[in-house]
Amino acid sequence: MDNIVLDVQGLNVDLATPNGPLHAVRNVSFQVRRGETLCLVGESGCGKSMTSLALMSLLPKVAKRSAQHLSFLGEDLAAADKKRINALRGNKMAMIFQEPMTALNPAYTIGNQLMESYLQHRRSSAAEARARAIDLLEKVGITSSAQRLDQYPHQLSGGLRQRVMIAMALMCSPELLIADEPSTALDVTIQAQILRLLADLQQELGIAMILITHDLGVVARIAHRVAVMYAGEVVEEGLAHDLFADPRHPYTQGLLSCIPVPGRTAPGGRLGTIPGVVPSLIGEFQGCGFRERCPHAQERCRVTVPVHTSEHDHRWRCILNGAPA
Ligand SMILES: Nc1ncnc2c1ncn2[C@@H]1O[C@H](COP(=O)(O)OP(=O)(O)OP(=O)(O)O)[C@@H](O)[C@H]1O
Repeated sequence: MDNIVLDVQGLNVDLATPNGPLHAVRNVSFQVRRGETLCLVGESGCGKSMTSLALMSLLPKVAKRSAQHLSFLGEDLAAADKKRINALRGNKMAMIFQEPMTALNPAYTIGNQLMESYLQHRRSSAAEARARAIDLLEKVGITSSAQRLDQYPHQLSGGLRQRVMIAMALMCSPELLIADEPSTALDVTIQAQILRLLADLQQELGIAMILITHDLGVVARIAHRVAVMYAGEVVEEGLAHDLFADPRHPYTQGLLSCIPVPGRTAPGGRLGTIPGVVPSLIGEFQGCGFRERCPHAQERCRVTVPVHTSEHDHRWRCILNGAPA
């Protein structure tokens, strides 16, 4: 139990829309341990970003979070006030976004932005914060790091900006790092470098990481655990090896089906395409949310809401109990 950094049980995120509440995240549960990378995968719109924003208390105003249990290093996040969240965020829990330009302020130098949270959270001297910033820029593979501190975000390439974001997230030695599609906006070779860098740093620093990605090749290479989301729910979750070797939910089977064996994945393998569309997230599902697209759906899938079935450390949400792969 000691190694659990983040414990999420029964997390919901509801968004107010003109047509009624949209349940973007539905009863989501998972844990992330120290030294472990959990990959959140699933099609666009299935609730991955809303889940991560909910964990960081960064949801948009129209969204409301609720949870049966939500703790970070044993502390109840649901009960934490704004001041406490501000003390944790950017300090013990940090996030890296898809597009660094949205997170970096164009008006301030890289150095200013790297040092800001360190100065705030650590109450260190400027010289100490500067030395830490230089160290971290070197750690993320940026050369001439002292000179880089005086540059502005627009003077760096996309790949370098993302490296700066990673350095910034690591400034205060976080226990949890959430990376939401951190390489999507970059070209393919740089993508691979950024993900390798993240995976290496996660291992070296022994931090807990949640990585959101569409890329199953990445998942196969760096995930310890995988949570597959569909229409706001985690439909399957387990050790990466178990999930790739024996996917039990028809949705996971569909995602993996386009990918060649062995291990069902090839470097750069994208999620498979499954015919049909995700159901509306407004209101509750009747029966299973995946049934309209499921090749194994039966009449009872219309009426029975699936609960989790588990085998050892692997669980899935399907009443067919592991349809044939
Ligand atoms: N501000 C908003 N107002 C209303 N609905 C929203 C808002 N932001 C997101 N949603 C809806 O919430 C659901 C979950 O979105 P989310 O961004 O978490 O998906 P995602 O899995 O991260 O997708 P992607 O991979 O495209 O980033 C989607 O149906 C989306 O349309």
